[in-house]
Amino acid sequence: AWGYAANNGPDKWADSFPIANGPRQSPIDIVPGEASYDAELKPLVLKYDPSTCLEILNNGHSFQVTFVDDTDSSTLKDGPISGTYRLKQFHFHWGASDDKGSEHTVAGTKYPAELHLVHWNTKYESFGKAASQPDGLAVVGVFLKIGAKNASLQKLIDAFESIKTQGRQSSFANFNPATLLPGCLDYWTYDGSLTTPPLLESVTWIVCKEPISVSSEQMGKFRSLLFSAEGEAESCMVDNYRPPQPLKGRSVRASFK
Ligand SMILES: NS(=O)(=O)c1ccc(B(O)O)cc1
Ligand SMILES: [Zn+2]
Repeated sequence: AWGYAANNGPDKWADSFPIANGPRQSPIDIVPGEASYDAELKPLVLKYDPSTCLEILNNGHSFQVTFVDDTDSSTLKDGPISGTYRLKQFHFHWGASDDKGSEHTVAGTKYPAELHLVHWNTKYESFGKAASQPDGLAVVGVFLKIGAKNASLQKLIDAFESIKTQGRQSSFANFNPATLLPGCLDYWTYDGSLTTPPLLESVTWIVCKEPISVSSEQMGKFRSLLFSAEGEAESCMVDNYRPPQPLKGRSVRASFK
């Protein structure tokens, strides 16, 4: 199965998922000077209902917080998209050290981690159906930068001992993902893909310019999670990021000057 090790990592994914070499793969290196300001881009409208928060789980690739998505209670609207997209889950990617970990990079700069808030277009009947459509998904990416301890992230970290190994999940209620958003919602946007297999080219990427803070100690707790299952040789969950992919002629638009 795919992973992030030398034998099953990003350089090997094309063997089973040939779309890995497709025309709209993610992540990318965002070069601010080459992004074009688009005055028609609207501000993001994110409306999250903490009561739709369901559970936190270790899926063997990252940790993920999943939401009840059978109504429009947690949604993304406007920004570069049309219609209503429902929040399905959020998760993170991070490095073995503070000098790497994000998937998107900014003029070559890597951040220590990146948050992905995954939404699906309600013009389709489910996440699964939407994930195979070119306008099916919208993922909001937020960079994490080393600085002050983040109280909102700490709530996630406090649940880690119950999801240390692959396959473990625990109930997780009343978490408001809006507390993970930066104060300024300026963003870059481009057409891309899932950054893990199946690498489907169905994502409108919305990457926030402003990072949120995380302390180095908190990053250390991220690195205490395991890729491995209970009873297996322990393998620290680190470096679960795909490197930037070729732009292949795509344009990156900016919502800000
Ligand atoms: N890393 S990502 O946000 O592009 C992403 C989101 C969802 C899935 B998935 O549901 O398989 C895979 C990758
Ligand atoms: Zn992701």
